[in-house]
Amino acid sequence: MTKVAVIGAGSWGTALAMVLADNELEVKIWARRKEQIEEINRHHTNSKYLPNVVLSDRIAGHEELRETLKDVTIVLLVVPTKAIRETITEMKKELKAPVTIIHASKGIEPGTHKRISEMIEEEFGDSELLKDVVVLSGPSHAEEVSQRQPTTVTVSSKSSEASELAQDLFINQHFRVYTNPDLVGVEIGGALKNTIALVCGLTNGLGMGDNTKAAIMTRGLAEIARVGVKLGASPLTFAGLSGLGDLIVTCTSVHSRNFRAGFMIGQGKTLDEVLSSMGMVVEGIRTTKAAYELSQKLQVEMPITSALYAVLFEGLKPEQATERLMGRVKKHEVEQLNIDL
Ligand SMILES: NC(=O)c1ccc[n+]([C@@H]2O[C@H](COP(=O)([O-])OP(=O)(O)OC[C@H]3O[C@@H](n4cnc5c(N)ncnc54)[C@H](O)[C@@H]3O)[C@@H](O)[C@H]2O)c1
Ligand SMILES: O=P(O)(O)OC[C@H](O)CO
Repeated sequence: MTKVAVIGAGSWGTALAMVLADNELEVKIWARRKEQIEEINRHHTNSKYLPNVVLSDRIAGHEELRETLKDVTIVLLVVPTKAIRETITEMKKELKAPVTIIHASKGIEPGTHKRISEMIEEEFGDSELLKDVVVLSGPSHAEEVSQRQPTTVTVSSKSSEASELAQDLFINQHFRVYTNPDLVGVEIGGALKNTIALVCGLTNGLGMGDNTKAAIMTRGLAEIARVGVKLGASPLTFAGLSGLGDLIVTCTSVHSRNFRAGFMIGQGKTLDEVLSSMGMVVEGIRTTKAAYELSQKLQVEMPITSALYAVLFEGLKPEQATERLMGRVKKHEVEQLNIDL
């Protein structure tokens, strides 16, 4: 039976482990907390992250990375973006043979502006322990995947063979997996929609309604596509699952951590208060910093992202940010996309 190591036992790592177990794979899941491992192995639950969900007994919890990675050739990496580099550093010490890494995290690193696959490749360097990197992204909240609700995602890699391997590992009757060769577009769409979801939540928290949400989603997608194309992505990817699809789910779902965090900020909570009350990663906060820096570096206009950056990190009041956005100079809608279709 094929064995897969899942590194990161938060809500997404656990839900994806369930998909793999449903596909009759043997899953070894790694978490940092001993009590969490004991709960997974004794009770087949991971109640902090996925309450009321029973896990398959094909999923075994491990505390040691060495044991988790032993005899596996496929690793599913699902830790927050800020933990990617340190996790790879630890993994490298324990790997004995090359692995294909499928990552399912969504973010961009502030400072370097690297995508996750780039960070993984950089950390492996010249080592032969990394075979391929694949990203799995798309509209997929862990809460619904764990209930086996119909869900669709995209996988992408520089290697079409590795994409197809990931597609075959995950696809089933509840979880439909497409391939897309546009690695840059898939990773950029998945990361940047979190910023737009924070803004949607924020405006809802301020009492604004659906017109505003539709405006932010549509113009948000325009600025995601603008920077993505500048980075080499295909514009069509942003109309797909990892672009528009994920934007819709994150900006409209009660499950979205980014939307909920934005909502609380709109209601007047400070960033620190919001983050300490969430208990789960809100990737959009750090990604907003990275995206803002990227827009400055590449000279790409990202007004919504810039407005959120000013609210989060420069003390601009949300009401002032709204005025700033609505008072911008007149524009032509499609030209602003700056996309040569
Ligand atoms: N939750 C979802 O529905 C969902 C869906 C798609 C993508 N994602 C993405 O998956 C990634 C993980 O999200 P999640 O929702 O599972 O997060 P989570 O907050 O539920 O869990 C994060 C996990 O990572 C571990 N972790 C935190 N810091 C760590 C560190 N420094 N080193 C090692 N492990 C660490 C935590 O202990 C926890 O097990 C994020 O990038 C997120 O955007 C989440
Ligand atoms: O709950 P969020 O806001 O972290 O979003 C999770 C996923 O990215 C949705 O596809």
